[in-house]
Amino acid sequence: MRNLIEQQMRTLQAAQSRKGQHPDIMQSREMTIMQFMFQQKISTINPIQNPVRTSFLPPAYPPSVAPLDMLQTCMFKDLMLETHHRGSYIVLRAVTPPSLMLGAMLIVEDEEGDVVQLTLYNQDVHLTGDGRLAQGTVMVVKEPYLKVVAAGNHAIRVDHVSDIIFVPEYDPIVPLSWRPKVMNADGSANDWKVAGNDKFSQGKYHQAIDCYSQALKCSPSTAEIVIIRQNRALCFLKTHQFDAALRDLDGLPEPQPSKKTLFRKAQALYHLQRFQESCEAHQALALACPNYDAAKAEFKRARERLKEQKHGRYQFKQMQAEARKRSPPVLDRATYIGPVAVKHTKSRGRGLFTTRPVQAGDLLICEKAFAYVFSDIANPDQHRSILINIETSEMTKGVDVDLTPLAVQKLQQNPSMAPAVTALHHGSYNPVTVSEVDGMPVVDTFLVDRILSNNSFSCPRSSREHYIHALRRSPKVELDKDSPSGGLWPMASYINHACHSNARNAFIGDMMVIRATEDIPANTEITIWYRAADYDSMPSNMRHWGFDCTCVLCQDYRETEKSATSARKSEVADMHKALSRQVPHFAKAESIISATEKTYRRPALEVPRLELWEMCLALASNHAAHNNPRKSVKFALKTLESLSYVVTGAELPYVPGTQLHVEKWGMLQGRAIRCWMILARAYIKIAPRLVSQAVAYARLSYKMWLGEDETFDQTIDLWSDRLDGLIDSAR
Ligand SMILES: C[S@@+](CC[C@H](N)C(=O)[O-])C[C@H]1O[C@@H](n2cnc3c(N)ncnc32)[C@H](O)[C@@H]1O
Repeated sequence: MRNLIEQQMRTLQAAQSRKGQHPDIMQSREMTIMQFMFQQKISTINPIQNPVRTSFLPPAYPPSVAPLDMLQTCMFKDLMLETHHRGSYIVLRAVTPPSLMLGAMLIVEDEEGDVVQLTLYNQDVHLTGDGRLAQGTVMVVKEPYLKVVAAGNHAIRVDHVSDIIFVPEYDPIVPLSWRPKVMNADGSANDWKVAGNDKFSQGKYHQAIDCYSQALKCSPSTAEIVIIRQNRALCFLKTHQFDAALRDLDGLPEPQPSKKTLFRKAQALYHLQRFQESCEAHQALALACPNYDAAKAEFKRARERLKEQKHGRYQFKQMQAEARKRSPPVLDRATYIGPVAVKHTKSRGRGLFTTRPVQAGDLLICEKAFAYVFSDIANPDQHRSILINIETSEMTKGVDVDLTPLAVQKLQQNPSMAPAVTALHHGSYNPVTVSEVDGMPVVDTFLVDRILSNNSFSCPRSSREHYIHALRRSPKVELDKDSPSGGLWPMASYINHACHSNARNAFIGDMMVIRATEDIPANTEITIWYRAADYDSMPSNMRHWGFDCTCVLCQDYRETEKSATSARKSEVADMHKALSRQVPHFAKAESIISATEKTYRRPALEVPRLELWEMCLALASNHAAHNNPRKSVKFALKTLESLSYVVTGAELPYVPGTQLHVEKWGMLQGRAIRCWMILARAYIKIAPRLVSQAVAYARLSYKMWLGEDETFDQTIDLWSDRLDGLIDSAR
């Protein structure tokens, strides 16, 4: 990676030395086109198996915010290398079909016939399939950037999707010589509507939108306006431009909103997650057209979303099943924001705070990802892309590379969603303040990239699946770690990090479920882990996020003598040796635990003991496996104590009438579920009345760790052959 960055830095410096020069034109127009077509042909005849695609993000530059009529037209011969031509635009026509790599690459010409390579980043993957970008397409690049590329060549590079406008052949900006000889640009509104319908039936929705827009400019009658806008709204729904669909449907000149208007409006509102209004539109539709069956199912769906959004009522079992079956595991569910609010913290910017007291296990947030990319473990070669940000020296790998284009497109399609995303933490990046120009949204790719770098989460297909694989030590887990899925969850992005946190975020497909992992008073900051605390690398390295963690755990590791932490590490190794013999050396293991305990400076109640809890759990498991329930209870309880839990009523001998109770919750770990199950199984013979209480705590820990407990009974069973209670057939 360092080599790649250094090499690219040298290329960049060499390129910078040519800044302001006109490019050397080494070959003829024909040769440039032929060479490009030849390479395209070679790659289709002889494709490289699973190519690793490496790309570099140039130093950040702002998107164009100038209205087109404030810009001057220019030609290729006016362009200079390594220069953003502010104040200019260039009209280009594709002379080759595009080739899709990490961006869309093609050869274009200007009005004078000069050719140049054009590379478009962050564009919709359907751009070439739906006919928007093909040989012959005319486009306007605002404030073009001519960049030196590999081997000293040059290309016009467009990083911001709002810097390029694809124009239909009849647009006045298209040079006369490029317009088709026979053109019905002066057709009637009806002609354009028919042309739009034709494009619609071919699935060319963007081109249909252009036709309908042209129809609206041709003095249509009131009745025609209604039909054209309804049709255009349908195209906007198909292209996921829900804001635009709503705009078309709102205030149509109809005496009463028609069936089509209401239905399409309800759909647009649904996809904008405005479920209350979607239900209202459905309600009006149900009154007007009680027998409209297609709408009934949609209305039911909208009501279910509303219930989730308002009350946090989800069918988690069904969600888990869907996440397991679907690829990508994108779930049709609403976001619930529970008893939390964004507030300013003293020293960590904004944070999320409780608005009322909550209990361990309570649902705080269940959020649908704004953008989500899925890494399919069954197909690990699917994404072998690497994106290197030269400015920040950060590398993005695998499917994460697709997250920026996805988020950028979504913002461009639905600008009403932008404020929730652009308000997220973006460090020192200085974005443009203009959000719309010429009626089109302005999307700053580099801002989105910064936001994702600071706020995106990596995730498994589901935390439950990950947990089950981890218990079985499936190699799949490793694969998952190498190239995880990822996404952006805007509300969760306000949560600050603490190694010893009071909440946990679990995943079910593209839904993030955040629950309290302890009882939290009102008006208290919620924290989660960005990275799990690992005693091998404490204090946690949070350099990527630009802060040093100051939680009690990290503070304690900073203040602990190096000799004490290295002693603990060697005790961990000794413990492993003592327990991995055919007959475990129990006495030795106990003496290691006593020795390790002495290396801690502060009580476990104040600072969890990372090395110790693992040792205690290992010993509890070994005692359970060797049929020593009393000892396994002793060390299971010591595991919890090492994690800062205060548990009462669990000690032996059992005193009739006592209840097992967690007085204070400690640092939640996935293996706490195993610990509670070891306790439950040990109690079967020696304190049967405590069994169900220990299972209840296993269930609650499961709920906090995996986001729900509806699948507990199909995953964990007291009578399983395994110590951790995992049911063999659980998947
Ligand atoms: C995902 S954002 C969290 C929300 C952020 N505080 C805000 O104002 O939008 C991550 C950023 O929050 C800050 N942050 C998170 N946890 C922190 C902590 N424990 N200490 C200091 N800063 C923290 C860092 O600046 C980090 O890059």
